[in-house]
Amino acid sequence: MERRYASHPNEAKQFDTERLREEFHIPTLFTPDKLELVLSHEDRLIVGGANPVHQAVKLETDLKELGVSFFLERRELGIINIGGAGSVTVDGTNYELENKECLFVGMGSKEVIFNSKDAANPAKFYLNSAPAHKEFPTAKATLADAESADLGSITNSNERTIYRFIHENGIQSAQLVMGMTLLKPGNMWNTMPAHVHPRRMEAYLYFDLPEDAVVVHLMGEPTETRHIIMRNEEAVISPSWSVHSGVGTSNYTFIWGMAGDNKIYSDMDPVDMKELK
Ligand SMILES: O=C(O)C(=O)C[C@H](O)C(=O)CO
Ligand SMILES: [Zn+2]
Repeated sequence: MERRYASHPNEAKQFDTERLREEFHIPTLFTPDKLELVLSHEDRLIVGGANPVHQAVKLETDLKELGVSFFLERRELGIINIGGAGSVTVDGTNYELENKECLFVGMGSKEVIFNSKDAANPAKFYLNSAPAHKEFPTAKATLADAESADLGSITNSNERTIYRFIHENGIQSAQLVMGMTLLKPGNMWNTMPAHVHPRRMEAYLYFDLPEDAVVVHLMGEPTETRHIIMRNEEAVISPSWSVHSGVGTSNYTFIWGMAGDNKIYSDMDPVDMKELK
């Protein structure tokens, strides 16, 4: 498992493109028949991907990094499938996950196995795992089950629907909050006006983006923004002091996951448009 350290805004604002990408950008999450994991020391969120094609992929890692005897001994896991149909087996119970469906796996689950239905259109399971102190039941949610909100407008090029899967009023967790935002066709901006939430870090996965398209992702303190160019199926870590907003050269979807002090989705500090630099 790759490790990323936590960062200080005064240090991060000195970073050049290469260093910014080394610290915050996660380029490789879906490698056939392999589990990809990045442990961020920002609230110890693990960002990962499982892409079973010809064989099952198991949730496992170097346990010394986590100091436990199995992966979810002191952790919980959010899974969203962004690929073809697949299934996740949790301690012998099978959960079918279609595209854009979510499964939460509670602390204490010993064995998690990822499978695809069709090797020609394999599942791609995006993973966020946060430390947990309490066990919550494993639960699945479809887009129809999720609490949703329509935000933005076509005139601001940010008309979108936010689906909340794991949150205060949805699937219960110890601290993980997770959901997905679908931009309406012709809309390119997410999360603008921007916000920060010093109580929680956040990670974004951008997907459903054409191969030659990019998202210009903004990060940094509101008066010290930097950009990271994102391509399809790449993730980016946002420390709690950083804005996280982006504009695409094409339409896209993104998954957001958060860990920190509370699970209140609406607990955000909006950034005044006049403050941004
Ligand atoms: O489109 C949006 O706006 C979002 O999806 C925002 C994220 O959910 C977020 O940053 C939550 O804190
Ligand atoms: Zn946010």
